Amino acid sequence: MKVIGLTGGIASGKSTVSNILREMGAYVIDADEISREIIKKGSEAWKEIIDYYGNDILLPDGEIDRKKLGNIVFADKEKLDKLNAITHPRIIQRIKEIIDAEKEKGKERAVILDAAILIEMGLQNMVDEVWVVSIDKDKQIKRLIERDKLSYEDAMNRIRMQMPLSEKVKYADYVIDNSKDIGYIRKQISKLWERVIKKNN
Ligand SMILES: CC(C)(COP(=O)(O)OP(=O)(O)OC[C@H]1O[C@@H](n2cnc3c(N)ncnc32)[C@H](O)[C@@H]1O)[C@@H](O)C(=O)NCCC(=O)NCCS
Ligand SMILES: Nc1ncnc2c1ncn2[C@@H]1O[C@H](COP(=O)(O)OP(=O)(O)OP(=O)(O)O)[C@@H](O)[C@H]1O
Repeated sequence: MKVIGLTGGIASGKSTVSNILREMGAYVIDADEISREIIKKGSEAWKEIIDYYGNDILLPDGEIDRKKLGNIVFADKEKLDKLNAITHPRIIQRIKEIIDAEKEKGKERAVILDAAILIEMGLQNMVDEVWVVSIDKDKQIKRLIERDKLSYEDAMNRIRMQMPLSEKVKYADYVIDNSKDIGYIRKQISKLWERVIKKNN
């Protein structure tokens, strides 16, 4: 079973690519979804986050207010580093468990690991191939502002907290260009997926 790391900057189109790959039959691990799971109310990470950021970070139901926490950490590198220190070891552990379980089942031809900060987290060592979704800065900003209803400044803060695309592509086995329409991206993914399937048969 091949493990493919799918990465790229925020709002570059990784979820769009993952959804197309799912349609084509891929099994996708979504690192954002795992990061949501591991900070659920009552978890160890939840406790550590409250210890550091205070009770103000909670919603009335006791869950972490992710929007509020995002606004804090994406504006302050030190605070983001602290959140990373709390969450990353747990996210990595959970990803390892899922990959091992899939390998044991031996059912999947390939597993896609969708993670915006795959390289920053050192996860490139856990995958067989790295696919990077590429997008020019102006389109990335526009799509991020539209999708998350952010100000220009907040969007830029989020982008600045990630490794630049020019660095990420150095780790890439394949670069997927998402600067055109969905049909264009679909064509590129079809080719990559066919190659994965053929190699595994
Ligand atoms: C800051 C948090 C609370 C914001 O939550 P929110 O629901 O608003 O956003 P979501 O989790 O869907 O992330 C959206 C995007 O932000 C970017 N992002 C998230 N965490 C980080 C980070 N630590 N560093 C840089 N970019 C990040 C990614 O591009 C991600 O796809 C949340 O992102 C979080 O807990 N981050 C720390 C864990 C982490 O690193 N997750 C990313 C794994 S790839
Ligand atoms: N080729 C495209 N043309 C137009 N819009 C697109 C295209 N690809 C993606 N989008 C839109 O851009 C936004 C960002 O895409 P997406 O959510 O897939 O990014 P992402 O990389 O998964 O983001 P994140 O890092 O936050 O998880 C979404 O609103 C999506 O619908």
